[in-house]
Amino acid sequence: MPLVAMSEMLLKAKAERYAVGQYNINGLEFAQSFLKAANEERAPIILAASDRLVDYLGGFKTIAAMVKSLMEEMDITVPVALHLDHGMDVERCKKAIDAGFTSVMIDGSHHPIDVNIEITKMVVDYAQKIGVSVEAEVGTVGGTEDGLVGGIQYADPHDCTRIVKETGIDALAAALGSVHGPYQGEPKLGFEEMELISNMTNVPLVLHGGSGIPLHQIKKAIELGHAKINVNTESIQVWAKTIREVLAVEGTVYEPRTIITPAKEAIITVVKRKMAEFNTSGKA
Ligand SMILES: O=C(O)C[C@@H](O)[C@H](O)C(=O)COP(=O)(O)O
Ligand SMILES: [Zn+2]
Repeated sequence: MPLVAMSEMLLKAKAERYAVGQYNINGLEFAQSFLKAANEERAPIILAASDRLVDYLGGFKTIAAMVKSLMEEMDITVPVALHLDHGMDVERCKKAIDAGFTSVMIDGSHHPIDVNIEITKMVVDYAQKIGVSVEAEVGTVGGTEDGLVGGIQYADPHDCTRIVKETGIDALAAALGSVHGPYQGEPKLGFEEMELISNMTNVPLVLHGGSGIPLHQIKKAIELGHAKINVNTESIQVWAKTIREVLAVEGTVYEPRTIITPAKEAIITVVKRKMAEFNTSGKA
């Protein structure tokens, strides 16, 4: 099955009140684990490369080729989108699209809203005529973003409406209290603002910082229009924890396959749990 864009996936998810998970690739074993979980759960899935890691992962073409080959070799029969996460500028979004990514996020959230809209529109004009979907961000997700540690800044509903109407994006990441990386204490999402923005924009919303949010808040975010939830921290935490455990128990082991295979299994377990929580299982 070829890669698909995420626009249709997200419209269906929003209409049927579930959210498609975006899982970030940190290496070959992550991509394998995500695809296996999706196929076994019969769940649509978004595999993402965060722009800050694209060079580390071998570049746009390597990532696209890896995901496409794995889908063929693993006989993946559920819808899969390949997404550029936190795309740093217009040129990098274009490079991802040229390499075969089916979806891109242009993260202009650190610019004034007029500049954010201008660069987002440039990406939309390039992407949508060839069927690639586009996500934009307004406001600031807390924690680490683009390598910078920052505080939460709520998305302005008026800015959200403008960016949707003036650019024609497929999905909007409106920052409303979520945090990248581990939360300090209970997450406090701005549900009143979420409802307002969802009603005003009527576009599928994206929840960044989706790791570590209690299930009742996840359910409410989905009810209020979130159709995509991003997960990275929980995958990399379970990967690191499992590898530490293997090395502690088998102190002299050195073969990568022996060390990494249990970590792959642990990632699959986490992703399958997310698919159940986001109500994505069985939706493919
Ligand atoms: O770490 C990255 O570069 C990707 C993340 O920003 C991703 O977009 C995301 O929102 C993951 O959230 P988390 O798992 O709660 O950290
Ligand atoms: Zn993010």
